[in-house]
Amino acid sequence: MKIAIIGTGNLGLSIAHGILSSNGATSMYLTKRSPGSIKELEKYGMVTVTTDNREAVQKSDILIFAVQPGQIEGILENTRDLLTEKHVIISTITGFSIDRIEKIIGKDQHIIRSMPNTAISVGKSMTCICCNEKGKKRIDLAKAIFNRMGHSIEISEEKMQAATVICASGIAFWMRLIRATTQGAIQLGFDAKEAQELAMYTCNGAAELLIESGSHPEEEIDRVTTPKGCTIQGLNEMEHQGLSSSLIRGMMASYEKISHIGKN
Ligand SMILES: NC(=O)C1=CN([C@@H]2O[C@H](COP(=O)(O)OP(=O)(O)OC[C@H]3O[C@@H](n4cnc5c(N)ncnc54)[C@H](O)[C@@H]3O)[C@@H](O)[C@H]2O)C=CC1
Ligand SMILES: O=C(O)[C@@H]1CCC=N1
Repeated sequence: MKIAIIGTGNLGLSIAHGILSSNGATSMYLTKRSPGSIKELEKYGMVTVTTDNREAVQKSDILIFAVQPGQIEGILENTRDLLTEKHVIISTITGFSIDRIEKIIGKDQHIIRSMPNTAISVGKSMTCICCNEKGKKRIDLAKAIFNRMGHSIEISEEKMQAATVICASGIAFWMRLIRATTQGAIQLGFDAKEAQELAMYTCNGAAELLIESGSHPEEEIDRVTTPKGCTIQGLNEMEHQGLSSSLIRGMMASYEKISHIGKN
């Protein structure tokens, strides 16, 4: 598989690491405006780092666009004459609809819109994808690419903004929860390193429990909360202080903001 990542910034670089560690490509072009910081990736013989998007498009089949929303239009206009039947265009751009992509490069292209997160660098991204009419022929290929680097589901495009909040911004939300748990653990006597270890592995275990068992979070909570015990005491105090409510409100605030990014 010949893959190009157009715009190797935070997300693009995470995708590049995910592809490298899963042996997901035979060749990889990485483009960036100032490529010096990622030039060392050329030590993997199959990686070419360049500023030349046109060369990357010509030499690749799968094109993953990971630039900022304001940059995508110009890049597509500059490369559209090079697009052929072999290309699969995968966009990660927040708020940039398939319709807008089609208006620049035409409907007769395999277009996939995706929303991965930065955990793709360690093969653990939750990625949501959707496609245009022609892209239906390549959606399984896109799923296979993302499933090598985590878990993917196909959704309708109208849910893409919500998926961005839950999955992409979600990494930041969960990080803050892990950090808060770490701070609590330090107050309870652990040093900072141990505290973070306790917090992140417990978080990992909680998610794995649900993934492996298919059970509902409340079922697992019922198994931990001894009547009159310490867990329910802590949990109820957290809820009195608005834990669930503040999370949900934060997600709604993110969604409100992302709707504006989409309009612009
Ligand atoms: N950071 C995240 O967790 C996620 C970001 N996204 C979306 O992915 C996109 C990229 O986000 P980030 O990686 O955070 O942005 P970023 O600003 O870190 O990366 C953008 C990269 O594009 C490069 N670039 C700009 N113009 C270019 C051009 N003409 N040719 C080649 N490269 C060019 C820049 O040099 C930069 O390295 C955005 O649209 C964002 O909404 C989506 C999901 C998650
Ligand atoms: O914060 C943002 O707007 C972008 C989209 C999702 C993750 N980062």
